[in-house]
Amino acid sequence: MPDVPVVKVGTAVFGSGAPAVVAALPAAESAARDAAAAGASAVTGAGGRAAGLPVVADVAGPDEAERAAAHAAMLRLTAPDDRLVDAAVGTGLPVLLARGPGDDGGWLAAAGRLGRRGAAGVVLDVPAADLARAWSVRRRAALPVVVDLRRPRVVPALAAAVARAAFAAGADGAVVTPDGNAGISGPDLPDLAVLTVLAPLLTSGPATGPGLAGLRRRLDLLDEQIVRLVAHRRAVARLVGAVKRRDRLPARDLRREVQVLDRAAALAGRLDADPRTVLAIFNLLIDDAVGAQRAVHTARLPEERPR
Ligand SMILES: O=C(O)C(=O)C[C@]1(C(=O)O)C=C[C@@H](O)C=C1
Repeated sequence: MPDVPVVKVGTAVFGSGAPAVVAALPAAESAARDAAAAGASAVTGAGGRAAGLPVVADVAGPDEAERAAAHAAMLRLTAPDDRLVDAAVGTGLPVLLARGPGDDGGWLAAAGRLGRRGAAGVVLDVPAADLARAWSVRRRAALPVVVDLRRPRVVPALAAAVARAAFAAGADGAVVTPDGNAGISGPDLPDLAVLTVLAPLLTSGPATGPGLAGLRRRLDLLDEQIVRLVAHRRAVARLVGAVKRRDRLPARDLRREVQVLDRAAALAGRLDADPRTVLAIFNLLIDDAVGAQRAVHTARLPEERPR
């Protein structure tokens, strides 16, 4: 089993090497907040808007597309006809395109139509039943793919395995249904996958997106995740420090630091982050790790404490 970050949603654990998780949620704002804290990149249901998260709206007809455009950041369409394709493109919103009852041909043709008519972005929504084909669909359409664990509904006990399989099969993300009763608890949060595939599409939404307060709430949620990740990194650095102490190695390893910084800068380039900002942050993180390790180096082990 590869060592991948884990996202816990409800009772299900998602080993997610993939960059995007869309949580499909009821309208409740608190559920949307939990999903946001767990790293969901978007939610379905109006609660997402109140929680400052982008909303993916299920849309069945042209009128609905127009109405949804007032609050949604992305539309989810199933087997759209030409009129719905035009209406969706007219909203200026990106589209999550689900496969209808027909074969792949109609589905991919609709994706092509959306692209040609100028959709802001198209992501294919593959049913969990078809996850083994995620990669071939992705290659054929040259579009990002998310696997929908609601079609058919994957029971929570199997969701982790199915999500891992989806990502191993080449999916870029998953649509998940959290258990309505189980919240997403604090200790799970540091293990988030970073969410990016949908993010650029979602931020290119219409002028009618959330206002200043909503966007600040989104920033608050991101800031909370950042602080949790900083704490988590420090905790892992302490473990590294304990291993080094056991093996009598110095706290600093300059070659490794160069690798860490190079990797962060390369990732920043790929994700449209500013490499200078990312490098400044990572230099601080490495200093923080060294400080945490030195504390481990100088701390006495419990059995060494005077009785
Ligand atoms: O990888 C290690 O050896 C670490 O101690 C972690 C870390 C880091 O923060 O990434 C910190 C200090 C070392 O100089 C190199 C890297």
